[in-house]
Amino acid sequence: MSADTLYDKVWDQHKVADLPNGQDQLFIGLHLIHEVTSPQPFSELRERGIEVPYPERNVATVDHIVPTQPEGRERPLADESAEGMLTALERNTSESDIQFYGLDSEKQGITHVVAPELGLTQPGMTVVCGDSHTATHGAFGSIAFGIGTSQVRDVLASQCVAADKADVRRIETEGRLGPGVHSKDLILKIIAELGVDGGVGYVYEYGGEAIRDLSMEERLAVCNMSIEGGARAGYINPDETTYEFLRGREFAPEGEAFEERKAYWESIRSDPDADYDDVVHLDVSDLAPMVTWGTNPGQAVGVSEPVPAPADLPEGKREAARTAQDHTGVEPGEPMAGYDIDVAFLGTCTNGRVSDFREAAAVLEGREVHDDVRALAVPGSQTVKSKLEAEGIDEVFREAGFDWREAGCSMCLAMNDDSLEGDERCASSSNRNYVGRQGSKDGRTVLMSPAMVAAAAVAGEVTDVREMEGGA
Ligand SMILES: CC(C)[C@H](C(=O)O)[C@@H](O)C(=O)O
Ligand code: SF4
Repeated sequence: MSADTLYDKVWDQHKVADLPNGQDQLFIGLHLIHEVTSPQPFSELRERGIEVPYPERNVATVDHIVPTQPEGRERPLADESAEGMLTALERNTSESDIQFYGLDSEKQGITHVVAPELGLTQPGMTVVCGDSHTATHGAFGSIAFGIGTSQVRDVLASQCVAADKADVRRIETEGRLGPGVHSKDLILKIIAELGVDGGVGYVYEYGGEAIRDLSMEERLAVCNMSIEGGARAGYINPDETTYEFLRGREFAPEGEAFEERKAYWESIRSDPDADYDDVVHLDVSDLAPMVTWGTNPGQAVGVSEPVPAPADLPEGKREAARTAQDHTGVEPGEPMAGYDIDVAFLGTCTNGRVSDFREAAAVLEGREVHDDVRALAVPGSQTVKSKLEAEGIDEVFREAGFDWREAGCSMCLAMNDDSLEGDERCASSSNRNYVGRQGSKDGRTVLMSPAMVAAAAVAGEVTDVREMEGGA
């Protein structure tokens, strides 16, 4: 009887060779490409006269630099460097025969939103992208990880990458999430418990009751933030939720072929007696909505719990906490609930999917964004946007006073015009709260779930969504 994890099985099936330096050469089933990390690798291929051998295993989108106002998307883009990156990607993908969902495509969007919704990401695959949030795709039971620019070049040239196999830590959730508590809260809790470096050297296998209960979209949000916990990748064993999500998607197998694939997908699940390098148990039955108080995603507490005093933290975390609290202006001993916010931002590859907007809309229905708040709703893809529009959800957002935008990374990292100003505090459904992340060096980011962003937008302050109708 074997006792392998999904990670062991999928790794072994994709291993091409043992490399002399001790790494493994892995074949890559799906390489995702965006405009920021691809120009250089394509230039190197061109210089060396190398052609992409498996164009059909490469798919590109434009996401980081795109304007989210419809008029801003006309060509040439006003920002010259953005226009340069987009033009390069157009040329590179067309010369290499690679599918590109550009600004003129109704499927354009954030890489990590587009590939899952088109059924490109499937269980048992190896998925890479020159982007740290590639771990998102592990939600399907694939091995998915971010790679650097030189590896992007290697993958384009050979469809292979040299990689080190990590250890596997099973994160076993116990109990179920309560009403108004979402998968974003769960992953923020995991990172708060294990630390932003806690996952170094590991991939995380998320499991247990609370994970089993999650929809695919909620699972994507969990795996998305694996990297924020220091883990190279994160994954969830595929199950009926995964298969039902895939059925009927554009690139998913059909009919008989689907059933055959499903048998394979079942076979790669971790064995019941799999050997893990580490196991962590986490009871989530009393979990409250989580919010960050600092400048890394692990500096998070339940919305009504007191923010810790640096002196009360373990030695290694004190200095970072002090610096973070200086920046965010948050007082230890007080809860985050009640802090004014200036901006509400809903979107990104963490929480820019259809269900995220539905959850937020349930809170916004019949309510208005607070007068002192500017609120931005940025769907993760144009597909998400059109689905929401078909359901009339855009109207809920517009009527509440949100700006309803076109798809892109937007204020997650402000590589376009969507940016915090001065020391604005932003209730954000994104995944990073580093200093300067949202475009202003003094800007302050409070990470939270989409429902919590909606609640904060209405209240004008950080607030427990469970106390609002529609939030629980
Ligand atoms: C621009 C890109 C390389 C970067 C990443 O790797 O994650 C970005 O997506 C981010 O979230 O900071
Ligand atoms: S939405 Fe944010 S985290 Fe995701 S790929 Fe874009 S910039 Fe990176």
